[in-house]
Amino acid sequence: MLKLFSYLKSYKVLIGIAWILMLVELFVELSSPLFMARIINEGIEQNNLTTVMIWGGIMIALSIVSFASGIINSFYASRISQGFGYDLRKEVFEKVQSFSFANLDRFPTSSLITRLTNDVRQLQMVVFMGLRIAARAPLQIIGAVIMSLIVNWRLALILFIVMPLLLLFMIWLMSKGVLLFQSVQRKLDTVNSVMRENLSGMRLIKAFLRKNHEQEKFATASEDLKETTMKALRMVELSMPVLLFVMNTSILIILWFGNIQIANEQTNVGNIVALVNYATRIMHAFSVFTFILMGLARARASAERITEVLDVTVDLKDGEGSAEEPDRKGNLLFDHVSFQYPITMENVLNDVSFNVNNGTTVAVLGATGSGKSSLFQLIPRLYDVTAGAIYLDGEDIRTMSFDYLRKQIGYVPQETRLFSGTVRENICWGKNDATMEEIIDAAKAAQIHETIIKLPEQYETKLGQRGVNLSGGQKQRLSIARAMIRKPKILLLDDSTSALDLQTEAKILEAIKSLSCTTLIITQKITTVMVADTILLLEDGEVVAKGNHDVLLKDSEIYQKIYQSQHHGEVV
Ligand SMILES: Nc1ncnc2c1ncn2[C@@H]1O[C@H](COP(=O)(O)OP(=O)(O)OP(=O)(O)O)[C@@H](O)[C@H]1O
Repeated sequence: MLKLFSYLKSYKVLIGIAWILMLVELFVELSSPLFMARIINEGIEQNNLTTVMIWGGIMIALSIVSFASGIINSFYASRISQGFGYDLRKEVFEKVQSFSFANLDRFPTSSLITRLTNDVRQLQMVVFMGLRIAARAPLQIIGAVIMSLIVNWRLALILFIVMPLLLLFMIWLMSKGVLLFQSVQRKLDTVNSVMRENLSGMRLIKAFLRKNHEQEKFATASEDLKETTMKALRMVELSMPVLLFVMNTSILIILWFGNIQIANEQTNVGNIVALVNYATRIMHAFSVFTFILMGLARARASAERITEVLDVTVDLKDGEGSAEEPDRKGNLLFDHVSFQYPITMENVLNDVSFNVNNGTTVAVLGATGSGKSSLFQLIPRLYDVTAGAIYLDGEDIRTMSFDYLRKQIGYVPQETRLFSGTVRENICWGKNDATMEEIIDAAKAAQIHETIIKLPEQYETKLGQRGVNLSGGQKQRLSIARAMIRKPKILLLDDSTSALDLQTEAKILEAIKSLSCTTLIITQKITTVMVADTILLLEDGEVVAKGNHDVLLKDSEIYQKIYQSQHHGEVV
C-alpha cells in the first residue's frame, strides 16, 4: 500500500497545508476543556462574570478559527484525494493499455473494471481520511492523555488501564477486517462479471429463454456479496457498543474517584469536568480510529489488487526498430512456428512453416479449434511465438517496433467490433487522418458505400453501442473498410466474410486484389478458397496440406471431402 501512496509525492505542499490546518483544529479541540475548567473554577464558582465572558470569548474565537481550518482542510483533502485517485487510475489504465493479450487473459475484464473504479475509490477515501481525520485521531488520543495527566494524573491512570485493552481489541478487529474486505472485493468482481456477461449477451439470453437462469446466477452472486459485506460491516458495528461500554465505565470510575478527591479537597469540579471531557474525546478518537482501521483494511485489500495490475511484467517486448521505416513489400514467412497460450501451456500451433509471396492470397482452412485465429494473432504480435520465428520481408517481426509492424497490417478479427460514434469515425479508426475521399473509397471497396448513403445521415449516422443498428453483414463490411483504408501491406481477414452473399464477397475480393497486398483469409467457404493462390489446411495446429486448389483437390483427402461437402457430393 505504501508503494501506491508514493503517488502523493506531487501533492507534498498541499498535504503540508492540510496537516497544519488539521493541527490547528486539534489544538483548539484539546485546549477547550482547559478553558472550560477555568470558566467553572474561576468564573462560575467564584461568581465572576468577567472571567466567564473573557474565557468564553476566547473559546468562541478559537472555535471560529477551528471551524475555518476544518473547512479549508476539507477542501484540500478533497482536492488531494481526487487528484491522487485520478493519477492512480490513469497509471493503472495506461498499464492495462500496455498489456499483451497474454497479460489480459490473466485478468477478467470485470475485475479490471472493479480495480479501476471501486478499488481506486477505496484508496482515495483513505487518503481523504488521512488528511481529514486519520492523523488527528492518534494525535487526539496522545494529546488528551497528556492533558489529562496535567489536569489530574491520579485519575488519568484509569485511562492507562483502559487504552491498551482497546488497542488489542482494535488490532484483532483489523486482522479480521482485512480478510473480510478482501473477500468483499472479490465478490464484487463476481457480481460485475455476471452483470457484464448478462448485459452484453441480453439478446441471446432472451432468445434462449435463459432469463430465469441468469436471474438466479445474478441473485446468487449478489446474495454472496451482501452476506460477506454484512459480515464485514458487523465487525465495524461491533466496535461501537464495545467502545461505548468502555467509555461509560471509565467515566463512571473517574466520577466515583473524582467525587472522593473533591470531598478530600484534592481536586475541584472544573478539573473533573475537564477530565471527563478528555476521556470522552479519547473514546471518540478510538471510535474514529476503528473506522479508519476498517477503511485501511479495505484499502489494503484494494491496494493489493491494484499493485497486482501495476506489477505485471508485460511479456511482449517492443522491437528496437524505428516506427518510421519505409513500408514493406509484404513477404511473409512462418519458420517452424509453435505457439501455446500462457494460461493453458498446450501447443495450439505445432511446427508451422509456410511462405507467402507479397501480393498473393492465402486461404487458411481448417476445422474449428484447429488454430487458425491463433495463427493470425501472431502476425501483428498480439501474442509472441513460443518457438520458431515469423519474418516480414526477411526480418524477424520481433525486431520491429509495434507501431511500425502494426501499421503494415490491416486486421479484421472474427468478432466484429464497432465503436459508438459515426460511420465515418468507425472507418477512420483505421487511419486517423483519412480524407473523406479515402473514406468513401474504402467503403466502396468493402461494398458498404451504397448502404451508407441510404442511412439517415449517411457517413455522419451515429452507430449505437457496438453498431447495434447495423446487420451482421453490414458490420463485417464496415470493419473490412476500416482495415482497407490503411492500404496495408498485409491484410488479415478472420472469417470476416461469413455473413456476406457470394456476389458481394467476390466484389470485395476483387477490390482487395487491386490493393496488391498480401492477403490471408480464414474462411469456411470453398468458393473463396478456390480463388486463393495458396491454400493452407490446418488440423490440430499443424499444416497438413499446402498448395493451390487443383493441387489439393488431387493430393489431399481432407480437402476433397471439404470440397465435396460444399458441392453436394460432386467430384471434379
Ligand atoms: N485466449 C486463449 N487462451 C487459451 N486457449 C485459447 C485461447 N484462444 C483460443 N484458445 C484455444 O486454442 C485453440 C485454437 O483456437 P483458435 O481460435 O485459434 O481456433 P480456430 O481454428 O480459429 O477456431 P474457429 O474456427 O472456431 O474460430 C483452441 O483449442 C482454443 O480453445
